[in-house]
Amino acid sequence: MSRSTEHPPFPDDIPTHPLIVVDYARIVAGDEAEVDKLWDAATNLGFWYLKNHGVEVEANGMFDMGEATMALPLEEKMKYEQGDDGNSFGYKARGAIATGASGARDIIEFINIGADDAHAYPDVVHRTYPPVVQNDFMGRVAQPFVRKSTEVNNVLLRAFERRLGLPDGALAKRHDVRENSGSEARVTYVKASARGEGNTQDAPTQEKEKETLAIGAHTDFGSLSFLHNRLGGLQVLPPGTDQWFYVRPIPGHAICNLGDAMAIFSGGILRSNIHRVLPPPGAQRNFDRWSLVFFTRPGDSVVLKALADESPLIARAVETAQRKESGSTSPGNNTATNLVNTGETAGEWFKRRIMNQRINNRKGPETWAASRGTEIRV
Ligand SMILES: O=C(O)CCC(=O)C(=O)O
Ligand SMILES: [Fe+2]
Repeated sequence: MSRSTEHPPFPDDIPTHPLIVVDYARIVAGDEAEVDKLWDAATNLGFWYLKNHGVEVEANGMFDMGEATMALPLEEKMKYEQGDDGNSFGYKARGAIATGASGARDIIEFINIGADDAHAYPDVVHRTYPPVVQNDFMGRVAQPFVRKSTEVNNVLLRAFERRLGLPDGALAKRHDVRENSGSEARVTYVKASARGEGNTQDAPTQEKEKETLAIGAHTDFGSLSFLHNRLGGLQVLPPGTDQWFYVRPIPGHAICNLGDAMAIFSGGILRSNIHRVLPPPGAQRNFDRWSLVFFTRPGDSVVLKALADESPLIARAVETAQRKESGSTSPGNNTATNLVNTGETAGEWFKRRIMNQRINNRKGPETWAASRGTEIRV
């Protein structure tokens, strides 16, 4: 079953979390009321719908790229596997990463194309991809998709830069495409028949039907994620609750969310929210699930720390977070103080998170803990 053919609608009888709808065309036009909406979404849930983004055609081409990749024999795909050294680019086999502390395996496959490789095509920056991707899709599809998605994310970064009171270019220079980065385009695939695989140890006890997780609970590693999905499965854990809610896919609406880098740069003003992926719900359950994400991540050498020296607003947020923490009894590892300056570059942060998710690197629950980002912030 192809991702673009008919599938049942997202069910009406399951709890969903409404996201704020942001009109990209209005953001481009400088409409401050629209930026207010973006700011509201970014500082509260950290997720929003983005309409009128203009990347729909390129996104469809990327889904075709994903289908062509996943149709290859496993043996062929494995030649391009991301491996266990903390590299993200390439193919990720089903079951290769943990979905939680107990070491349950994921049931999702994906192909990650480095933005640097797409920009530089036909030159190679990080690696090559399967010949069908390299020859039929890199230049015609991946490159324009990555260019347009980068532009959309840059416009959003510019709006955040202004609202955060940062000097012009403070975020832009940390996302300069002339520097190598972990930015990448990802097509994910959950085969309908894969849902019985893996195990359910990390699935929530609150749900009557124990589910295998496609992707375990996580925050995104970079700055901004720009997601195109068709079937349900994505869930968010809204702040201050312990209930997971589905996010309903809406045609023509991408789903955007902030990652750890923006939470850290902003001293916690912007939210990198926990989310996870389940197999599709309701009548969609017997259908293959495809999604496409473009992740914008800072340049590899950029230090992940709060930009307090560049913005009084961020400086105040840092002070407040540290004051709150000094009154807390269980500060844990990833304290507000540690996150003010993680001591890691974006490249190191990314590598550590990827490497410690890999099942082959797992020693015990501590490996999962080592893969965490801002999830375990106090
Ligand atoms: O497939 C989705 O809906 C979300 C994927 C995701 O969260 C990720 O790849 O980080
Ligand atoms: Fe994610």
